[in-house]
Amino acid sequence: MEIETPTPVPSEAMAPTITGQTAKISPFLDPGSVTKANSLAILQLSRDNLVPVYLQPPKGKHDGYAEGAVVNTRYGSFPHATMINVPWGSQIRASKVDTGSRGRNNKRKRDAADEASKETETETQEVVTEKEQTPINGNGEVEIKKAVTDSSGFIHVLPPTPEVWTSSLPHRTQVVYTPDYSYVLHRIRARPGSVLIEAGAGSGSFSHASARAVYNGYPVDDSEKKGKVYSFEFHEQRYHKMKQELKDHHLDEIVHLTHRDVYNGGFLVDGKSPEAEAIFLDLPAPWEALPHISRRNPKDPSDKTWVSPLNPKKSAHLCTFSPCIEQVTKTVSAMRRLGWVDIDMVEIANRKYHASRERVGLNLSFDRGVNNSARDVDEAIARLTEIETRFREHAAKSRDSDDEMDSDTEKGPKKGGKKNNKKGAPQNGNGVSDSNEEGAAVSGYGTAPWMEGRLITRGEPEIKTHTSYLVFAILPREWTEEDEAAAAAKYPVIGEQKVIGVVDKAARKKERREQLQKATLGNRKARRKERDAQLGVEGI
Ligand SMILES: C[S@@+](CC[C@H](N)C(=O)[O-])C[C@H]1O[C@@H](n2cnc3c(N)ncnc32)[C@H](O)[C@@H]1O
Repeated sequence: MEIETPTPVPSEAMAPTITGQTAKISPFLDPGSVTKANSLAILQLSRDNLVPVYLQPPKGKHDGYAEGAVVNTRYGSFPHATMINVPWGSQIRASKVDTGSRGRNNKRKRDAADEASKETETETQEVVTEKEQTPINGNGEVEIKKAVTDSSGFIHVLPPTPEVWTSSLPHRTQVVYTPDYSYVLHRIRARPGSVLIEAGAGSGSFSHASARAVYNGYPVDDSEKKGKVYSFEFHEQRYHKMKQELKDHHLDEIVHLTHRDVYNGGFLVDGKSPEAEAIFLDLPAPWEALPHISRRNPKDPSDKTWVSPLNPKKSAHLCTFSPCIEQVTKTVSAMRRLGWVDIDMVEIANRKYHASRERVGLNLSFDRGVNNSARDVDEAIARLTEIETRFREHAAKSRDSDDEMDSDTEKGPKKGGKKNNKKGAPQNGNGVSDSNEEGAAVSGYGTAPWMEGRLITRGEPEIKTHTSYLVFAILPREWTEEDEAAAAAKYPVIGEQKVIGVVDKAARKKERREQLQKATLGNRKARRKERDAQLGVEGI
């Protein structure tokens, strides 16, 4: 789907960026089935350790590595070339990398810098480095050294999603995490085709999640209405970083970012209304932004020049995100004054559950996580019976050999010494045999190891996840005489003579009485007809 894949600028470790890309589909929306060069990938080093990386195509020596660009981790070195064109989710083994002159060059640079700082003269010190040459093969193609697998470890390469991006993004502010934003997006009814306002953009965690929620295709031209996020951020540096990130992730056509203080400037874009129906405010003082999200000028409702950022044909669903209750109180007061209804507050107390299989049994191996006690009463009794039988056999054998010894002593010492008493004696404190054969026979290798044992879940001991209070509210659409007339024309009421479901108590009683009377009269008529028929007077 990508149209163009120009050369990326080498990325910084913490805030990877590439420039000059005009490719259309974002990897967050459609990553394809395999990893691609010049595209974002998330490297999972361990469960909660995720690193975003732009995979760079092989372009000869890079930063002293003969294998091209390399990601160095505590689990080993991973050349980008080993991670390109593999199915998403693949396990990537570490490689032995050839640093060539890298170590030497770096040392020279360091030494030269030390020297320069020692010297007083202003003369520029020239640092001698070996010029990195890009090897080209006979076909004119760039050559890189083929990576050799190392046993130091492995990682997994994951496609970018808002969830993994939230866990790996370069933090510039406090971010909204997945448990909160999934609930918020559901409550403000963000769905494909929605128009959403977000302020402030911060680190872009919510922006990525909302972009995916509203996405229903890229607009072909400005007149085409597609799902869109209008995002606002007043911190200049954060605004520029986020702008670049959206471009790199090919989300800039879905998320329109504006550099603005929304308390003063409001939410119009180029003087026009975004016509939003969902709003998310992650601001220190949401009540200062609320007057701008009105249908009419709050200071002068008759002001005809007022342009509302809301869609006049739909109710607006709003959520504000505030860490302390004082902010909530102020926000709720402002909402009430401005006509918002259905106001309610929610706190998400997310709790992680650890799921694992508990393997319990006397005959299991001594692996980590195995509980070597009896699985049930039957197993305990069977094992005790076995031990007792062995014990009895052992005692009987000992008696026999004592008798033999006694008779041998009488006859003189026997050749060959003591009998090898291998069989029968329990080998450890639990009465479990250490024998490999027995272990193999009973440890259930017929079942896949990950399916062994009972499935158990364990909750986190305490909930320590207060992030913020979420305040939700709805601003209904305005309903005019014209709207009523249009609705009546569209849904005409034909043949309805009376109101369905009378609410007045007296009228309800009267109606019931009439119904009863009718029923009694009907019954009386039916009974008379029956009697007449029996008497044979019918039709006379
Ligand atoms: C907590 S951060 C938002 C984090 C973001 N929701 C995320 O998930 O990454 C709050 C942001 O609001 C911005 N901000 C604060 N006051 C603002 C204002 N008046 N107008 C626009 N942005 C504002 C701050 O610069 C900051 O980046």
